[in-house]
Amino acid sequence: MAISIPCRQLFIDGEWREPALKKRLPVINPATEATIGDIPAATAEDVELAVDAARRALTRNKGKDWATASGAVRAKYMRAIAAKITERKSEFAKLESIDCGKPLEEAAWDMDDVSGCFEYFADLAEALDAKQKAPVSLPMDNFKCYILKEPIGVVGLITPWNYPLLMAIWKVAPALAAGCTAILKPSELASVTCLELAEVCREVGLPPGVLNILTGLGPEAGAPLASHPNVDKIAFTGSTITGSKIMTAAAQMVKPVTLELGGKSPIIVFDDVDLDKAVEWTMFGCFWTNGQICSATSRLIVHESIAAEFLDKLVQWTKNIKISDPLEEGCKLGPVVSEGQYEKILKVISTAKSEGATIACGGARPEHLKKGFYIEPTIITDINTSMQIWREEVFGPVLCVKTFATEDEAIELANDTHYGLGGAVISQDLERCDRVSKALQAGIVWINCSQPCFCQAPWGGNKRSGFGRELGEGGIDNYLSVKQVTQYVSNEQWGWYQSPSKL
Ligand SMILES: NC(=O)C1=CN([C@@H]2O[C@H](COP(=O)(O)OP(=O)(O)OC[C@H]3O[C@@H](n4cnc5c(N)ncnc54)[C@H](O)[C@@H]3O)[C@@H](O)[C@H]2O)C=CC1
Ligand code: BAL
Ligand code: NA
Repeated sequence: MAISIPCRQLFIDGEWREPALKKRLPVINPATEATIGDIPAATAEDVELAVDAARRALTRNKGKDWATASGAVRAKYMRAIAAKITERKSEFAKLESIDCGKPLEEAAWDMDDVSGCFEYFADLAEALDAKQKAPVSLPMDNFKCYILKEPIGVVGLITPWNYPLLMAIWKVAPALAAGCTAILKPSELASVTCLELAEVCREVGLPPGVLNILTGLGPEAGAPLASHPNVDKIAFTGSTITGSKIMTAAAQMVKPVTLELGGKSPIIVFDDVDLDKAVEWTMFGCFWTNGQICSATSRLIVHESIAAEFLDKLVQWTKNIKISDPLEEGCKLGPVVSEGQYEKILKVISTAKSEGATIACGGARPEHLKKGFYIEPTIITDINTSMQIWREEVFGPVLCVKTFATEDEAIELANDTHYGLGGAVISQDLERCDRVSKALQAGIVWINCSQPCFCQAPWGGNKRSGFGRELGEGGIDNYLSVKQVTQYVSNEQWGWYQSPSKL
């Protein structure tokens, strides 16, 4: 069934609202290059209204409607949102697919993860009630102390296009669970499902202003949010360069940030592996989501004794990947998200060639697809560690390969990067996997797999991949402020100063 892009406005204070400057941006289907709709483009004027609405929602009825309501009240709304998204899963998946080029089957999987993430944080919202007033044991018994966990306030959530709705929900769900109110600014390259989330919020009767959704360009809508004095925190996922700009803006007001940035993650394949299994995880680690994953294991480090056979198989399997329109049955690789990303990736491949690397397979547009931002899954060999392809994030279906002789050498190569998001190790020797997991400088390590991601486990990176951890039990703490309350419980005078009556 053909699906069309709903015409939406900005979502502010529980209502659709035309952008102050009435600007709109085209929605482009990367599989066809056709403009298939448009989205509203917010500017600083709209950010102002959304921040005001979020502040009012935070303090309405002295906070009792949301921020200081029990977690159980907020959980009810969150579960209702999850149920609606499940109900509309196939429509949402199609919208996401035509907006960002993700194979339909993957988009449907993401929608399950979206609902699952709302449900997980709904549970944590309820659990928060029981954790309030947790006692702190003190070394003096004339004092008592307990901990309150309170919402941080109004939060700005700036998100990317590779998992358009899921990356938004990784922030929206814990923020709402904590009792914050939020302004979500999705990527201008894929905002359609985030605007449909607004419709879901209306349908479930989420109190006005609790979640505001502003689509628009980074510098016009994201930047005023990051620098707004009345926004208490920014959570960001995207490029390292934009993350650094956001941190700079937030620093002016000593505003906390969490940053989930780029990566150039390694996958180490030892000589004791089952070749077919290792080949498949290597492909999934770099070509899933059309190669556009921040944690993609895009540097293959393979033991020299199996390298030739492994590469041969890898190339054969890779050539067998079905590249097609993402809505086509069985598609395993769609187009990259935009013309800009397409040009950028082809340029990286051509630089690798000019620096002396070999293209083992791929490297160009697939011959059978004349339109759309398609790039063949590409494997690059004969590289050295000073080449751009080894050092810089590509964010496309491009894998580069180096060999190693010893475990120490593999670890050194794996950690030879400014980034520190993910890493994978494939070996049948689990003690070795354990050693390598400890040695990898990364926030996420996969053993005998690459990329599977569960909202129950903490997610985030080290080094220039950012800091802070989303998801997991601690994910809600990103949006909570800890207050200690200390009480003097003795009936005795404190007795530090001398009483004047004794003078
Ligand atoms: N870590 C990740 O998950 C992602 C990494 N990237 C990397 O970034 C590269 C470029 O992609 P872009 O879409 O340009 O990423 P980006 O980092 O510029 O965009 C991410 C979000 O930040 C917003 N933004 C941009 N400039 C801003 C500013 N000055 N202030 C506030 N918000 C701003 C964007 O509108 C979007 O919502 C990719 O090639 C890839 O290497 C892109 C998307 C996701
Ligand atoms: N599945 C990981 C989402 C990301 O790229 O951050
Ligand atoms: Na798009």
